Amino acid sequence: MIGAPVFIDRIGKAYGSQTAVGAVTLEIPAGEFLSILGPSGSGKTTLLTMIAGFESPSAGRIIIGGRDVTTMSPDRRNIGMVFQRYALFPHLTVAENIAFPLKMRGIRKNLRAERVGRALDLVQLPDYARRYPHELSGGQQQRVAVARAIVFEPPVLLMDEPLGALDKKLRESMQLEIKQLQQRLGATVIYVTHDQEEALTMSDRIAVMAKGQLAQLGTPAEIYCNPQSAFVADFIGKMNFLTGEYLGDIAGSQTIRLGDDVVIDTPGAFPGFEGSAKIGDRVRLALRPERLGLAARGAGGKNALPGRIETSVFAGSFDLHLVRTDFGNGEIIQVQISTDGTRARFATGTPVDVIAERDGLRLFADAEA
Ligand SMILES: Nc1ncnc2c1ncn2[C@@H]1O[C@H](COP(=O)(O)OP(=O)(O)OP(=O)(O)O)[C@@H](O)[C@H]1O
Repeated sequence: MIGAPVFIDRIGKAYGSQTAVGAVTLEIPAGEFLSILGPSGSGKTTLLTMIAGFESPSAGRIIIGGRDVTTMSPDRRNIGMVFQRYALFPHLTVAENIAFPLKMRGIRKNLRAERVGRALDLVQLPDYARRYPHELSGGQQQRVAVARAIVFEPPVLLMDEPLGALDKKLRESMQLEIKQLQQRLGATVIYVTHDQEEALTMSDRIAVMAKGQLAQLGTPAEIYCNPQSAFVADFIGKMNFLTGEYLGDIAGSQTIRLGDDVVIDTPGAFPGFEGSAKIGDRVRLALRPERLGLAARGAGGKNALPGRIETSVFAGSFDLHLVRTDFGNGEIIQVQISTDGTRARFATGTPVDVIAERDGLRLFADAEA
């Protein structure tokens, strides 16, 4: 199977006076795995259902494989779909469910059986052909839904929270299966999720949506390491935020004062920040928990944030320390330090320095201060 490129050209959808999706443009190359990620109500499902053809856009065009499909009915778009509301037919067996799209396309019976067999192998359910959906676990039902979506070898696959109903362990193994399947098939996948970890693991690129708009588009690493707004920084991964006064660009570092003796250097240039704050403005400093270190009070070096241990807990592959700052309003900073479980943890109240590695820091001007 060869994927098709998908071009979403200034697509918009309004319900009455409410804008669900506002002029979103996305160019998705053939074979890409693109996730649409965003909080509830950000317009993800509306965008996907317009690509599928179940909703008609109020504005813009959708081009799939060079064809303008904007006004085409869903069945003529040749798209595979795994939607939660597009459940398996309960009265049909697994094999009949998977054969359904082939039947719709007038494919002969013996060829259907062969293709169904292959699809079942791909989703690793070769022995389940004669079962009915209610005789399957939730994860198996999802795999059948995936098999039904890929059996006619569509160049584009749309998935809307396909793993939402599954427990964490099963979801993680299905994520890898779907990803491997997509790589084998070469299909272009557009995958809606509100689970940021899922988007980070599975995607070639992520489109982060907020209030019907594209907040940022990039590879998982770009989105994680260089969020262009406090919204994206907060939404993807864990993030600490501290508010302080912007002191300006001092010797190549954007500098911020968090307390009387607490001045922090951050890297010189950030997309989205430069020129957006004046000296004296209140700005937000974003610190990833895993880019922070801990030292005894006074031993933290240049970019040290003095505080006291509130709690230290073992969290599997890392220790999680909650540190209450000795400056500002006594905010809590989460510090994540990898561990083998043998290290002694800090007692509550221990004065420490949180070490904020300069290159791991990001500044945002949009302090609501
Ligand atoms: N049929 C409709 N009529 C009116 N408003 C709608 C309709 N469908 C969606 N909306 C509104 O459009 C906005 C976007 O909804 P959408 O379902 O696309 O968000 P979402 O990001 O998929 O959210 P979720 O993660 O909760 O599914 C919401 O404010 C929603 O209330």
